[in-house]
Amino acid sequence: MENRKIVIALGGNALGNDIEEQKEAVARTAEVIADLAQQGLSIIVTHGNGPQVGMIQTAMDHLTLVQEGMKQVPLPTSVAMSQGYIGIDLQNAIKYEFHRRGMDRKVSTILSQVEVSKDDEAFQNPAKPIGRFLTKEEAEKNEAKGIRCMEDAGRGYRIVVPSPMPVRIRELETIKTLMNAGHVVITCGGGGIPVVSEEGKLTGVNAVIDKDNVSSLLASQIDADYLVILTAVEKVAVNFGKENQEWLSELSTKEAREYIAQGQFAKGSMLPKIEAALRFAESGEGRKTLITLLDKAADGIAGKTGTVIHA
Ligand SMILES: Nc1ncnc2c1ncn2[C@@H]1O[C@H](COP(=O)(O)OP(=O)(O)O)[C@@H](O)[C@H]1O
Ligand SMILES: NC(=O)OP(=O)(O)O
Repeated sequence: MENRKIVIALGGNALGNDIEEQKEAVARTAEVIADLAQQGLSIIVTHGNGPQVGMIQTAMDHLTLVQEGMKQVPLPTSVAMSQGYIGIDLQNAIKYEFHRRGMDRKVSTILSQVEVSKDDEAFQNPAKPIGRFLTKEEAEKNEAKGIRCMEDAGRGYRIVVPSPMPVRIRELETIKTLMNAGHVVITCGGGGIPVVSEEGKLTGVNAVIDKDNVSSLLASQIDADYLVILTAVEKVAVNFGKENQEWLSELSTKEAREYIAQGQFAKGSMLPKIEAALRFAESGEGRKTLITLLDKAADGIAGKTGTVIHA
């Protein structure tokens, strides 16, 4: 097997908008992953969970309202549920695609806990959008009940929760062992189950970690060659959505910092991806991030499209 290691971070469009759509979307995602596996790459797959964890939390909140005396389900429990059902759909779809192509490659899903600092300022500033898009009126009703909402990159309003930086991936050794044994490993879903560690005891905390941030940490800790962030745009742009929009094929860390200072990347969408790419590029020599569409992943890795962020 070729020795190149990649971490693939799957965005919302790789998973669809609901449980039914997810089954269809992961079949296409599995084809893309199988194409890359056929090139002999070692692959770790991470994925988002913003819409899904919001849906689970809403369903659970509804249940606690109708069942008297039932305690509210903690957010890290909902993150764990999202890892489970998204992971198993992805795992089964990839396994089936390998089977269809006669490929002998194992696939595993590892539920993963990710340590954060209890002093992270993000706990005072909820900024991670979860759940469905809301109207302004719905957002105002939530705010009146103490549920924080924010405008999400011009696309409507969403509930926001704290999103601290990932510090330590607790299952790192298990992930490495399986990857070295040739498994495609699905892990750190939804950014990982957020926990704090105190005297050896892990306790879930009320947060959703950004999947691009945890993917960057994971990529640097497994010494990956490439972090591949698959999202809804083929390339990163400057002046995005404006008349003078310009698509970028390459972005040095120096240029990325300048563009961040100019406010070129929207908070809560493209900015965390660029910041994650910057941290990965600066964590070791030759580490590159590719940002592109799901369907363009193989072309992007071959240098034909996408935006590559490098030192
Ligand atoms: N400068 C930019 N270049 C390209 N896309 C941008 C830019 N700023 C904001 N975006 C938006 O960021 C989106 C990707 O973020 P998001 O939808 O949060 O990703 P995910 O695929 O992880 O769910 C793109 O679809 C695009 O609408
Ligand atoms: N946890 C996370 O970053 O999810 P999204 O990518 O769906 O926002």
